[in-house]
Amino acid sequence: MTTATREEFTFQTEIKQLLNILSHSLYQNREIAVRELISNASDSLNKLRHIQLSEAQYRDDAALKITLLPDATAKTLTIVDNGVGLTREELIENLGTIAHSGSLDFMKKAAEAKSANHDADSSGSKSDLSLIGQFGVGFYAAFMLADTVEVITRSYREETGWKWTSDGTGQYSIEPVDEAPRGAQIVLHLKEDAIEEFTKEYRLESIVRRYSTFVPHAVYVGEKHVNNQPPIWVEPKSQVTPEQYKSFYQWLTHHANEEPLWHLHLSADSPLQFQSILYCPPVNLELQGFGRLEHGLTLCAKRILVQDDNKDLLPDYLHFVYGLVDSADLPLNVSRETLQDNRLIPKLRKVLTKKVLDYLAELAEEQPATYAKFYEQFGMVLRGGVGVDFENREKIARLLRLASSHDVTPGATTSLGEYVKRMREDQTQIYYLGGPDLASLLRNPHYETFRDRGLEVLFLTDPVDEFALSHLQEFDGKSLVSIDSADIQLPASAESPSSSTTGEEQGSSSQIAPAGFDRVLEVFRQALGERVQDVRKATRLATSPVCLVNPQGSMSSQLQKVLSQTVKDFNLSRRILEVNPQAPLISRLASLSSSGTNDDFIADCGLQLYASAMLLDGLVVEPDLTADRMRKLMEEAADKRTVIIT
Ligand SMILES: Nc1ncnc2c1ncn2[C@@H]1O[C@H](COP(=O)(O)OP(=O)(O)OP(=O)(O)O)[C@@H](O)[C@H]1O
Repeated sequence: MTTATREEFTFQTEIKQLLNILSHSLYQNREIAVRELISNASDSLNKLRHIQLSEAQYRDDAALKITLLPDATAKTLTIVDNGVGLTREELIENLGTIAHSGSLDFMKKAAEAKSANHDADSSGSKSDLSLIGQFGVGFYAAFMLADTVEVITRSYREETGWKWTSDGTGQYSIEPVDEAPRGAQIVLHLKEDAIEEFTKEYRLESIVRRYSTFVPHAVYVGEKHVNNQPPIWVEPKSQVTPEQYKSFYQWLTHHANEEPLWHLHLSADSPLQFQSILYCPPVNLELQGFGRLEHGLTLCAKRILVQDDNKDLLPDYLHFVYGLVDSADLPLNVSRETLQDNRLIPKLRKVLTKKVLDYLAELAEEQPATYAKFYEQFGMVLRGGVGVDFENREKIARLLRLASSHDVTPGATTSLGEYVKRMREDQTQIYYLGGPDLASLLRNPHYETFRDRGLEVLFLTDPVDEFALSHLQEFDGKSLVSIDSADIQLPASAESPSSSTTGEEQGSSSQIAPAGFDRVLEVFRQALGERVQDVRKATRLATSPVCLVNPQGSMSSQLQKVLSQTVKDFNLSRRILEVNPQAPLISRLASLSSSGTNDDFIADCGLQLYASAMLLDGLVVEPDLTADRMRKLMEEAADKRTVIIT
């Protein structure tokens, strides 16, 4: 049945030019040619497996495999498969016609046959036929590496084979060969500048590992089986062992001997088809002084690598997650190096983000110890999400863990959800206070009232938490307020232990001012001038003489402090100095104020109390004047002291 002589053919249409474009400009890396030929071989093996399932006469024991055979002496690289092979007609139709995909045809026919046999499918021949080829151009990438390409092939339906030869410039020939094993051997007669690189086994192994690790058949380079990492993400979760998850993590991250803290195996069919495994590493290297981790997720289409570093599949605040996403729905560009239409990526990102956040919430609930470990390492990164991911703000907020006056044991934390559960019935705000450490926060004058009234305050020692809460503004319908702000409302039920509720101002009812107190406020006001927005009677102090309150809507002291250190010419907001009439120093000043002769001294006290209050917030104002005044006050105090001789 062979045609005795060699025949010459010309490629159809404007092929010469097209071939040139395909083989030289379509792909960015020429190593992609190897990926394309392996993908073709894999498609061919898949087709054979599909045929063998339904047609018993084509079954045999030969293991389906793909082999790369480099030969430096012959200056060739041969890609061998024992798949379906090609008949003479198929060679003309598929390799002689650019942009005709035999694989796409095969898929269509298989799909038609499947729907025709739908009811009567008793053969058990359900194969999950999935082919990579669809554009009908991948093969021509071979000409990026080779001057001449030979395809020696025998179809599974024939006894004898064919040799197809072309130099990629417009013509090809087909001749019969007697000795050809079933399948195809693609012999690349390498170009001068490709010989060295593409005949080195280790180089070929690395190309296979990079692009074709997960093709569903064994790939050998010479004698060596290179792709022994199975694509576990396509398996049902129940069939993947912990050991397999671990080894896939190590393969993906190149972190030998490391175990992930958790993994998440996802599979979805609609509206988006994808499979994915995401991992959290056990430690955050960024905390150990390493730079920012710049890895993305691996993106595959039907197990073939498309991008190994896609940073758009998860938001930045989840950038510590490693993983792989495989979607057959990806609208691939012909070159399979980029996506034709990126609309799918935001959709995938949305689903993946939601899944990760939901998983973290579940982890926090079901495995608090693991969650605590996770939060210690990655909480810092995650918190950043509150400010940027509006849609998931509330979900991220639920994941935050913060110190609180509820339990001041060092290291103890609470969640916003738990705080809300403990709130008084008539409490409408969630209170927090930022400061350098727990000890200073517990001593902060603003906290006094809350402590005395048994109102819980969240203690934020990291400014990132404060940024997060100030962005959040609200949680579970309750507004979040810094207790150094004038926006504070205390619940009516929270009375100071020693107070009655008859006062005209909530919370200040017990603070009956001594005579002369208004004069003290007046002198303070004049002395402080533009430094403050106002000076007024305190509503929330127990023992401290003064505190500085941030006007409604302005930033907390801690945030202002951070910004003043980082932003050039940052303007601190003018605060309100609240003065406690019950504090011994203030009532003494009130009694000294009647004559007017002590105004200078009272003014100095006002300035000094203001400077000290700023200092407590970590802000140094007018250091020269403050130091002078301090010295003067000490001199006066020293003058008044007497020596008591006993
Ligand atoms: N090793 C092979 N064995 C059998 N048939 C093959 C082999 N390589 C290629 N073919 C046939 O040649 C056709 C064209 O291959 P080509 O790589 O150009 O395109 P494709 O794989 O169909 O699509 P894509 O450009 O998307 O990869 C294939 O569809 C297939 O029918």
